[in-house]
Amino acid sequence: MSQTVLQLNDVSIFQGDSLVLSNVNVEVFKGDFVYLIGKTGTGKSSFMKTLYGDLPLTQGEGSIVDFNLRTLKEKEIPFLRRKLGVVFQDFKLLVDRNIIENLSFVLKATGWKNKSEMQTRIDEVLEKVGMKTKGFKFPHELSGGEQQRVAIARALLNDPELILADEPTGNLDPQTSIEVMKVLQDINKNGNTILMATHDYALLLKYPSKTLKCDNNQLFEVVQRKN
Ligand SMILES: Nc1ncnc2c1ncn2[C@@H]1O[C@H](COP(=O)(O)OP(=O)(O)OP(=O)(O)O)[C@@H](O)[C@H]1O
Repeated sequence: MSQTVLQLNDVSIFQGDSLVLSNVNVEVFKGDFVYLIGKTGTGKSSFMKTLYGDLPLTQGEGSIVDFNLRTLKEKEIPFLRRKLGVVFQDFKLLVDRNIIENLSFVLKATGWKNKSEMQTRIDEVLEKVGMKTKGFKFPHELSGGEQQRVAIARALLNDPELILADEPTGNLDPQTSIEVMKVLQDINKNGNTILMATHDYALLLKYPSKTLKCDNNQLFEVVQRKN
């Protein structure tokens, strides 16, 4: 039987008093690659924020990697984030330290202590994204695509049960977007579950997969036409 990593039932999502999405019903299974699409302002980021605990779930029922979003307490959020890998459009690397230090910062913050285990884990995740030789570079010494690979490596550090990627190719040119997408596809083939918000229809056509669409305050699954 497939393992459910995310389930939302009759969820409504609000920004302040305004309703962004209503009656959302979603289930994501272990190993899925799911796109989240929709025009600007239709609620993709609000949806993602609800999933990583940045926007409280006030209506409906939601569970993600065994956390109940409806009853999630502020102090539980760091524990939820440890089971999620979050990737953002603007990479969010720490600019004052090199790549290895960026990654070891996250490991230390999530309780790792043994230096050689940390080094091994950092090597493993950098290898997965093809960045093993660039660990001593600072973020500003890397291209956008390379910075996003590092951000993906960072998301993988604690072996997350679900990766949430909010417009991960939004700042990249088309060719670089495809390269970053290949990294995400490889990671998915190796068993990681990924939910990715995107505007990039070219990627959807090149790498078709289950697709959810936000439109008109609703979220529904898009049935893809086969050519
Ligand atoms: N912090 C906020 N406070 C109030 N309203 C907000 C906030 N963030 C977003 N909104 C509103 O919520 C709605 C959904 O925005 P959201 O950012 O989720 O859309 P999106 O689909 O991610 O858009 P984009 O593709 O441009 O990132 C919009 O009407 C937006 O103006």
